[in-house]
Amino acid sequence: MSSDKDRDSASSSGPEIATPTTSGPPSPQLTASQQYPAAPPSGENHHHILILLSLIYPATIVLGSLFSIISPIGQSASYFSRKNNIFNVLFVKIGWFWTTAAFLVHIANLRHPNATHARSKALIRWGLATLAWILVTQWFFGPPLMDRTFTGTGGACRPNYAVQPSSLAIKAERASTSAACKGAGGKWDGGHDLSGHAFMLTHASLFLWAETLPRLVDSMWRGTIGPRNISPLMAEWFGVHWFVWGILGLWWWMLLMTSVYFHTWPEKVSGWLVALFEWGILYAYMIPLNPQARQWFGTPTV
Ligand SMILES: CCCCCCCC/C=C\CCCCCCCC(=O)SCCNC(=O)CCNC(=O)[C@H](O)C(C)(C)COP(=O)(O)O
Ligand SMILES: Nc1ncnc2c1ncn2[C@@H]1O[C@H](COP(=O)(O)O)[C@@H](OP(=O)(O)O)[C@H]1O
Repeated sequence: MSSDKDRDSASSSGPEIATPTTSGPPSPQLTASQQYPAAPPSGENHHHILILLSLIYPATIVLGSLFSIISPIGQSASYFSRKNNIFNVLFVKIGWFWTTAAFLVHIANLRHPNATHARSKALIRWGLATLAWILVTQWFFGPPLMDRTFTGTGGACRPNYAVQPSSLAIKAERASTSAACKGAGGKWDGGHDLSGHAFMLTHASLFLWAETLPRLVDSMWRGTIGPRNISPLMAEWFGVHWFVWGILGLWWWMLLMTSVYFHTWPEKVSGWLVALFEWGILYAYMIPLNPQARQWFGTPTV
């Protein structure tokens, strides 16, 4: 485990907190953030909090799946069991767009002393997360990894000759992606159909947690340990955090709904496992443990 002094300058220089030399009430000349001496949680603590937060997602998949097995409510239809529910269509189906938008709002509001440098490193980390999302769900030198997994495990697009015109049935038979299969009216059938929703919702949530946690912890620390100066705290929440929290909350709920209503156990678990890959390498391993990686990719900051 690295110490804070290892971290690059962009990452370790959070807002500076004055250490008092005397006891008694804080000096009135100091600003609110300077009056309270205890150091804000360090990067190392962020790392531990992040690992704990990441457990929300397997727990959600286990809970939702158990619920669908044992509860009659889990098996009955609800608004959220419909693929065309508004949250699925308007949000999850373009989930990387919303995740990117929340992330951009966050980095636009960075108050790091060298915000331009911190932003450019954050954009590199976003690029890596985007690349992982593209490779798994959109394109991997042809069909994306999730479709290659499906066909590699015996799945195929099955045409329905009884109801499809033969031109479309031939198109379906040749389809190598789930999107092409769906477009040709075929049935994507027989293989391991890794849950794109379990992947995308977990991947996007872990990315947002990793990027925004230092700012979030910093805001909470100021709000609870510092003076109860409600209006700057409110400005911080409504200016910066609301979008990220809204998206994180919605992604969690939609993952729960995917776990209750869609896919088999192994398909949800594989979606979650694949989502850990890029996040685990970058945020759980390289950034906390490798100073060279911190030079290249920076560290999420306030
Ligand atoms: C070292 C630096 C490396 C840099 C690498 C850069 C790589 C970036 C390259 C290009 C970036 C272009 C992409 C920009 C996107 C930014 C804005 C957007 O995100 S627009 C895309 C919106 N689309 C989505 O969000 C689609 C999300 N949905 C899905 O992925 C799927 O519907 C699903 C997986 C959730 C479900 O699949 P389904 O088949 O069951 O429907
Ligand atoms: N939480 C959710 N709400 C609505 N539909 C969901 C859902 N989770 C998964 N689905 C739907 O279940 C199918 C399989 O999802 P995935 O493989 O991405 O996990 C997809 O159907 P469509 O592809 O017909 O839209 C997807 O829209």
